[in-house]
Amino acid sequence: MDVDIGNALGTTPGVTTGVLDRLDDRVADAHETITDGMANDAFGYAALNLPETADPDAIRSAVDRYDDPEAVLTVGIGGSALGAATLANALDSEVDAYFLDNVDPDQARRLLAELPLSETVVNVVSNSGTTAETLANFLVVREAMDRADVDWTDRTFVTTGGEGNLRRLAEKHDLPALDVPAGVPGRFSVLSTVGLAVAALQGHDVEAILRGGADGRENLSGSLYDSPAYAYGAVSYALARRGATTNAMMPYAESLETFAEWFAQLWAESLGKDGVGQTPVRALGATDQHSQLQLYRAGPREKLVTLLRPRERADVSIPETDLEGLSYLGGSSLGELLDAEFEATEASLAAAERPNVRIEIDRVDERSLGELLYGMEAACVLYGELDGVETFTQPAVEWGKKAARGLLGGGEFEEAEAVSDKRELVVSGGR
Ligand SMILES: O=P(O)(O)OC[C@H]1O[C@H](O)[C@H](O)[C@@H](O)[C@@H]1O
Repeated sequence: MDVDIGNALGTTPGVTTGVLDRLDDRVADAHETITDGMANDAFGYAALNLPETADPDAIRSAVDRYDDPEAVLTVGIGGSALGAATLANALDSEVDAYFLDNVDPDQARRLLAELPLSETVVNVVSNSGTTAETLANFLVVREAMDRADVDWTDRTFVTTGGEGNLRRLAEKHDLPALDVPAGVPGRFSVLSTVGLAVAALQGHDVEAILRGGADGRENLSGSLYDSPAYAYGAVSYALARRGATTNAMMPYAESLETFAEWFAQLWAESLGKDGVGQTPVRALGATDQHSQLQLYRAGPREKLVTLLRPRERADVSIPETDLEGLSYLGGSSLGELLDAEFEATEASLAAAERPNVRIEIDRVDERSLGELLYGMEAACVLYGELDGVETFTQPAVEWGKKAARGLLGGGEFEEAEAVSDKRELVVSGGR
């Protein structure tokens, strides 16, 4: 993975080479904190050891019992779905991967009608084992399997940490259970059982994913100039501190669209604390050139645009045409056109002095994805150290979770009155 931060310098007042040179001393200190945390397998930092500590054989032997499934359905949300979905949507497989994360009844009904339930493996994933959306969705899936006369206990395994409700459910029904390793928060768990079990079921090269992560780990060093991940983390931090409080992640590859979703959770939940942070926005090149780019180039100057692309891809040539004005396309390819669009966007942002960073991976394959995912996690951890926030917790999310449970009668929540006391200002229409 290469990260080019050249177009981020000089665009935002105060973000210059000199500023980065000075920041590099703090990067060295932060790197020391990070490596200490990793050496002690401390909470959160343990995730950066996953390329070495994950056990692909154990993952494979847990899923090998399912012979030739047509599909795998992951029931999980947030960090328990987005990593696996990123890999599944980036890599081709004959085993279809589905994700039930939201508790939208229409979505659940549609998905259950579409799934070949008797040929589907169900993977229920919750790090805490207590997330209401996941447990509710699983109860719905389980009932659908009963109705279809499918023995759900034969086709379901769970992935969980700790001793939550999901663990108890697995024990009660004797379901196979994979552990989420201790000290690994959900949004940093893609290189563990959480992200890799689905990849193994889909026949992907799990070792290569971890090899990519290991390459990313080897690239961490005490200087941002020697470490692509730290270069990205440090420049994003420097820009956010000086006003670029939005980060538009814009992959130029449909297969990486879910990666931008995974990145959004990583960046938002890890760094949005104590009144600081950088709001992640999901974009897709070239599609969003025709939708969002106007704003990125000419709107408020509070944005960093991260342009991401694979250096190589299988291409499709554009047929020759004698249509007037279109001959320049003939003989070229869709990949060449996409690359030209990428470079044009980069140049157009730079010409308007809008900060942008280029990230390139070799290609969309297991190794490069492992390296990219690891690199963004390390970038995020470094950013969190520089900004002095608690990268690995998400207390603000917990409030809403407890309030929802309280409203359903699922537990005491002392601030519940605040929930029912909400202000109303309803403007109705259409009668
Ligand atoms: O894996 P679970 O414990 O079910 O958690 C799923 C998600 O729940 C919460 O919303 C947290 O903020 C997320 O970080 C987490 O990924």
